Amino acid sequence: MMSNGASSPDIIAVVPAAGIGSRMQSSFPKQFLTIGQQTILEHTLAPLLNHVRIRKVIVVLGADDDKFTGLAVSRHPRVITVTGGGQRAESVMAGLQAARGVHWVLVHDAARPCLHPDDLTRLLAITATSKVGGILAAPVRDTMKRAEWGRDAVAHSVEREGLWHALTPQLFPLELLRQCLDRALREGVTITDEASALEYCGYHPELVVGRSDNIKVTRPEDLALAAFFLTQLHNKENA
Ligand SMILES: Nc1ccn([C@@H]2O[C@H](COP(=O)(O)OP(=O)(O)OP(=O)(O)O)[C@@H](O)[C@H]2O)c(=O)n1
Ligand SMILES: C[C@](O)(CO)[C@H](O)COP(=O)(O)O
Repeated sequence: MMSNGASSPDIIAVVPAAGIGSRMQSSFPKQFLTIGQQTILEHTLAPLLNHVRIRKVIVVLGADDDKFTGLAVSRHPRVITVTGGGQRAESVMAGLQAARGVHWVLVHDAARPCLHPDDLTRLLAITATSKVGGILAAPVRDTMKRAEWGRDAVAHSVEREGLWHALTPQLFPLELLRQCLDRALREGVTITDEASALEYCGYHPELVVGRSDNIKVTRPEDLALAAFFLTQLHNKENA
């Protein structure tokens, strides 16, 4: 019997991988750039497919994607694909619409390949105590500044106590997330992570401390950093 009382894989993971990676300035979507012998997407999928509680992984692809089927992981028995939309939130919704038969759903960016298995396990543990769900997050360590509107000059500092970087995975009851995301999309609210949709509907997701090396590969300089973190992670796993 698992720690939360679950006796079988009880969570579906949705991996939004339909972005174009414009900030990466690469000739093809960043999730298909390689680090070592695998693409970023394959690195991202590995801890999810290796976790005993993840029943299925729904990979959300761009309508014109022609790369995923070339990866062996596309033939994994617990991987299915759906087509995403123009915004990340629309891609996530497409994934949610294909999820069935579980109470909990996890959403994890395809662009976050350095997720540590221990962080995943710590996040999933909240299913035993939380009814709303929660997110991996890292407390801010730098002094934070708010810029003056329209110019790169300091307007004022922002109190960093209680300020967190939202990471992924983010874990929520499937129906609750579906309802909140649907309402936010219908009402035209800007949603950049799943927690924002729940907050918009009045909920307060839990913050679960996550490693700050769980970076989102966004800009060119992030690739070398992700490669370093992945080397550290794999050395630790093989130690
Ligand atoms: N319409 C979209 C936009 C983004 N994503 C996914 O959401 C994750 C986080 O988004 P981001 O880092 O912003 O990726 P991109 O949108 O591809 O990057 P950019 O904003 O630089 O174009 C990525 O895994 C991306 O593939 C998605 O599935 N569908
Ligand atoms: C979901 C996320 O990774 C949490 O920090 C982030 O909001 C994604 O933002 P992006 O602009 O879609 O990369």
